[in-house]
Amino acid sequence: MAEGAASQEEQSPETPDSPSPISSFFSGSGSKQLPQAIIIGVKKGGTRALLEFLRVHPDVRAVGAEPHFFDRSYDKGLAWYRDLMPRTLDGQITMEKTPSYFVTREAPARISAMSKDTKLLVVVRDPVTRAVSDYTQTLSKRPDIPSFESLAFRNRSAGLVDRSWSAIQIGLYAEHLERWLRHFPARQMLFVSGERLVRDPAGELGRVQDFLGLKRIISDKHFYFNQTKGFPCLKKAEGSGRPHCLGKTKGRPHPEIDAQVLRQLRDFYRPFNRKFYQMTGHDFGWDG
Ligand SMILES: Nc1ncnc2c1ncn2[C@@H]1O[C@H](COP(=O)(O)OS(=O)(=O)O)[C@@H](OP(=O)(O)O)[C@H]1O
Repeated sequence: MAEGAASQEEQSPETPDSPSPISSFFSGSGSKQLPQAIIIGVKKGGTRALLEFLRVHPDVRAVGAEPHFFDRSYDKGLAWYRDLMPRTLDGQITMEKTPSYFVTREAPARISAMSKDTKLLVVVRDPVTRAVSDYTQTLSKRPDIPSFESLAFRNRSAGLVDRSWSAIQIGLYAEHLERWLRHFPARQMLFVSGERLVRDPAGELGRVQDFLGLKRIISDKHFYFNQTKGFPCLKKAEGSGRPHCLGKTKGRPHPEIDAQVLRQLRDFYRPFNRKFYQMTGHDFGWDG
């Protein structure tokens, strides 16, 4: 983890955060830049996968840990933030990912104050599955928490969903997006489908490379489907050059949730999802 940066993400030891000797050699030259592109969310959307896949590109340099600058460390100042970044050469893009930015009220104004040209990437995933994934992460750290079913409702028999529970709140994508659009034009935001990132990583990475103005280098050739993991993995990770899957905390089994509860949550999210599809001009297919 970068010194001074606080990550909430459960990092896998396999995550290639330390540069290889060859990339250390190159990182001696160049200079540290503030990021031109940031993966701002969403938590449990597939943000680590997107960053690790993008790092394969020779023109992308990214900080491995989550800096949490625009939500938790803003008072440390931009010089502190820049110092966390890897060195880059001319033409390379500096990136970071901190999924909590998407739901942080102050983040849009703060990022815009750094540079109004910052490109923003958001990996979105079915908000119901995302909520279960979020709950699964909390459960892994605190096995004594109440059931998903009891936390999701203020009054279950009345079908009253608890919007104040963060696992529910984060999935109200249209509401969060409204705040970002007060500070950034829609053309500066790209919404990556978390589902497609699993099904067709090269296809989704094609869109991302175009959006970032990068040559299309990352393609089908870079991925293989690991049957044991049940997810796409990299044939050669940035840094090590060895096959690389994300760690054990990525793609873990979810507890079984009552089917009626899942239906109620689908009903709850439907109007928010519709609005989000309208705002982004893209139907993500969560209500199919
Ligand atoms: N290739 C690959 N390998 C493993 N996992 C993958 C991959 N692509 C996407 N995902 C999905 O990423 C989910 C975790 O999302 P994040 O990395 O955004 O989580 S975090 O907010 O940073 O904790 C994680 O959620 P869970 O399945 O609930 O563990 C995965 O579904």
